[in-house]
Amino acid sequence: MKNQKLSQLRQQLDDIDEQIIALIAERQFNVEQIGNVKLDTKSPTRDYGREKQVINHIREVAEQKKLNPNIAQKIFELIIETSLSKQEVQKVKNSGYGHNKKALIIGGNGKMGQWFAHFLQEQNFTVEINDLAPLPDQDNFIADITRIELNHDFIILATPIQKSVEVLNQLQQLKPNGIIMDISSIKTPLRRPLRSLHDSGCRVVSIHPMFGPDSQLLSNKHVIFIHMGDDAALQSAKQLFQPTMVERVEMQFEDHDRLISYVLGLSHLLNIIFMTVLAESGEAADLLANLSSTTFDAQWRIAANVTHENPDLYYEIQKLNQYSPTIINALDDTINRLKSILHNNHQQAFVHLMHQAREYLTIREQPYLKK
Ligand SMILES: C=C(O[C@@H]1C=C(C(=O)O)C=C[C@H]1O)C(=O)O
Repeated sequence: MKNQKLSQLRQQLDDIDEQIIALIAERQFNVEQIGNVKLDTKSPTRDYGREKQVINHIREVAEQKKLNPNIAQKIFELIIETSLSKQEVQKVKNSGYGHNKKALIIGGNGKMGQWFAHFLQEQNFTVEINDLAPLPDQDNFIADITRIELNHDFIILATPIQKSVEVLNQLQQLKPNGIIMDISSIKTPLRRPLRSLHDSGCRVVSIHPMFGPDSQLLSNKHVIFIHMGDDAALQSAKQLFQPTMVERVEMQFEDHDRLISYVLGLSHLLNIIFMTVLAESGEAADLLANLSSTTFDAQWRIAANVTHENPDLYYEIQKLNQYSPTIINALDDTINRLKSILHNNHQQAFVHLMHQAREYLTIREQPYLKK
């Protein structure tokens, strides 16, 4: 009897879920039409003011219906993210920047290489891929770049950092006309080859996309652009990202690795340390996971993502950055300071560290606090 009641109620729930999905799809259809209006009127994709209205409205409706407004907000933040992805792709496809243009991606079968291939194809570029081996049925694969005419508008290096040095030197001999662009996470090892490529008359720009290959939506993400002596090349590289919502940041070559040693180096290290301490703790992972707290869960999620990244790339990011030792020393000093604070019962000093950190971190704006 009870089971029958349960399955009847669940059937009703399935019906409701179908209606929710149908309504979200209908909402998406509307979002696409709004996307078209934005393209026609050349309006920006993201409208924070409108998002705030949508969220406030949905919170009011949730309260009227006796639903938790925070949960309603979370659901709608995801729905809005889906709208933004849709409109961003619409705009990228509509740009047609790649019409009658060719791009070669060296290391194009790696994860970031594939991301670029897809991104450029959406803009209508004809894309060719060079890598160690082709993917199954890959008809745009170039096995040897010395055997083809290098008549591409863009040549993108999505190779490991050490390999990029080799390829840049090789390109200096081949002297292509198009814009050569590396996407390396560490720039110092590329300083000489990039400079001498520029000095030999090639068009060069260095960029660093600050997102992983799984990124769907570029809102709130950054791409760093580094001037290598060719302003037009830099502008063309920036133009590639013009239809997206990515923040385009210009940076001096000299500043890149120092800043990145914090943004990538420190955050990677902390997660590797967290997971290594756990993995070597002798405690069962499932036991800890079952005891989890909010902070532990959040930290675990980030660390788990880090451990799934390419370990050789992550090694290069530490090893090839000349500022890594500074970061490791700062970590070491901080751990020693904490040790001494605890050993000497300096509660005030501990509280001070936490307050100082809180003050530093509040500077970063939250998306819904933007105007
Ligand atoms: C749909 C729009 O585009 C975006 C998506 C929104 C949404 O899904 O509600 C709201 C504002 C925009 O950032 C819009 O501008 O109305």
